[in-house]
Amino acid sequence: MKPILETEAVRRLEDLIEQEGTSKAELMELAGEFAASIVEARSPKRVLVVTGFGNNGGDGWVAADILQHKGIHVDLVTPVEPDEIPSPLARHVARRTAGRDVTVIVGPSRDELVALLEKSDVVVDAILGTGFSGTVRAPFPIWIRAINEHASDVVSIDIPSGLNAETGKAADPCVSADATATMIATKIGLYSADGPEYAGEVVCGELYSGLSELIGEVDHVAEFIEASDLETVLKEIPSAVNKYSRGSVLVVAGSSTYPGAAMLAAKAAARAGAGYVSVVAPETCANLIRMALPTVPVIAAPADGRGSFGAAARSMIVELAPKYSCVLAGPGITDAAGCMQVVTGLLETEVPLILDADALNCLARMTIDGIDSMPELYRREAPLIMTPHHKELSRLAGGASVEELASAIDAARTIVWAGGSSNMVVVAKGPVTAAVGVERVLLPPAGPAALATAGSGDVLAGIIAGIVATTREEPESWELLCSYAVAVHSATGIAAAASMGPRSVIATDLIDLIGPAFDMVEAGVEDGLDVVAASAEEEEA
Ligand SMILES: NC(=O)C1=CN([C@@H]2O[C@H](COP(=O)(O)OP(=O)(O)OC[C@H]3O[C@@H](n4cnc5c(N)ncnc54)[C@H](O)[C@@H]3O)[C@@H](O)[C@H]2O)[C@@H](O)CC1
Ligand SMILES: Nc1ncnc2c1ncn2[C@@H]1O[C@H](COP(=O)(O)OP(=O)(O)O)[C@@H](O)[C@H]1O
Ligand SMILES: [K+]
Repeated sequence: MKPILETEAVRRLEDLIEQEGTSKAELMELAGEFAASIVEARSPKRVLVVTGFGNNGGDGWVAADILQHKGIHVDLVTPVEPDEIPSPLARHVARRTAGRDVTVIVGPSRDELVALLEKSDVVVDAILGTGFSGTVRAPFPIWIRAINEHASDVVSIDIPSGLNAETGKAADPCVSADATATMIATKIGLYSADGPEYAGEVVCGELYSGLSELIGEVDHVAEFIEASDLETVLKEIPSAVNKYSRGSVLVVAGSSTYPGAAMLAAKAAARAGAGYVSVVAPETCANLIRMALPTVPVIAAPADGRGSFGAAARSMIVELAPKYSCVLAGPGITDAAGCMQVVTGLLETEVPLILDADALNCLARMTIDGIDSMPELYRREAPLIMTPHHKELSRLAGGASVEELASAIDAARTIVWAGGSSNMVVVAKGPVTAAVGVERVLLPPAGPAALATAGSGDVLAGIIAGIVATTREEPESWELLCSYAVAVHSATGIAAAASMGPRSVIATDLIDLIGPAFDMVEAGVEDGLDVVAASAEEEEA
């Protein structure tokens, strides 16, 4: 796992490194060296380094010096003479570099800058780093727009200039990079909101060899999951099982308006490994679901006048629940009064519970005075997994603003920290999804935007349920198990986009790709696609 830090933690880490004997001046040399190595790998003949006033610019001056030494022609643009650079560390390296062979251009006009950009094979963006916030001040807006319009290949140092390292929100303008060479540890802003779009490929330079010993001493906002972290999460299903002991799921879902959600979730749970899946749905839509899912028993529960669960459904569902390895509740149920009854009843059972979609909206309505006003939530011993998208998460967290990954993590933490046990996980869904547990936040590999399609969340909920149901023993970590399910969902999106085209994926496509997606996760999501394609070709031949 790769830790992701907030700026404050990065600063603290730099202080700790300094205490261990590596000064900030040395770190700047190492940062410049790392950035230069990333630029050199792109084989440029001519490089333009664009610097600002702070230490991010300092990294750029060091990189310029190193690249020039390697025989590459380097031009460097600075807003002020080296002697006038306010940051002492950056001033020092700027004075040194200016005395050597790099061509230094101070405060160029827009036209001069454009001419330089057009002559260069790689442009290094060292204008603003983690010290940036607010709106971009002159002269940088003109510079950044010129870079975006005229540079062919841009490497940003630490973070694209104009991107907020905490929130990932891009200022107008913000450098749009092809690659970002980030220092010491990845910043949350590179994965949140606009970050992925502006940062391009992110490569991290650890800079300090003893980093792994120090990194545990600062707070991690999240851990990025790598393929190797998922290798041993799932155990093989033993041969001596029957359909029940293999793992069973009760899907509490559907209404007359949304019967499809129940079908998607139930089918996904079966494809994700459950040996036995039942659906309990309001009697008004049970027949429809039954016809669509020949392998799934559908139990009809009392309905209200509008085709949602009626109040009498509660006792029936609470009685059924303990017969299954886990219960998934919520897809398509609506937030009618009877559904609130059903959700409360399920919270009182001791069966592993996955709450999705309208079950979360019911919960939000019941905990309007704060999520901790519902003791049933926190008294539970059995696992509770909630899978809100940003809007549902905002409602659950009492209206907190949830717009991107960073604020989603904050909101999810307020929920699990309100008294949750290690059995509670909030899977905060979005372009990047976070599996938030009491102790840590995991970021599984994200899928493509093709996943932003109606019903895709129902499929994820089904995958989680199928995986939870087939887990024989208490997993080492529920958030890691959920991350596995998210990785499988992401892989279905990658595989579906490859076969249907990224514009045409619909949720039902994802379900039939769950099997291959497991193989992709085992092989490392990106490489996995090759494995799946190869085995498909073999089959055809
Ligand atoms: N502190 C350290 O030990 C290390 C820092 N490093 C680099 O240092 C960077 C952080 O350096 P700084 O804290 O000096 O900050 P930055 O260099 O990111 O930016 C600060 C400078 O930008 C200007 N600025 C700030 N907000 C602005 C705005 N809204 N519009 C226009 N200009 C603005 C200010 O003049 C300020 O001097 C990191 O991103 C990284 O690249 C690396 O050298 C590694 C070691
Ligand atoms: N831009 C995106 N890139 C990658 N994944 C996305 C994107 N937008 C949404 N997703 C994923 O798609 C799923 C959508 O879930 P949800 O909003 O609950 O859909 P629904 O309610 O229609 O089933 C989530 O797993 C989410 O992480
Ligand atoms: K930068």
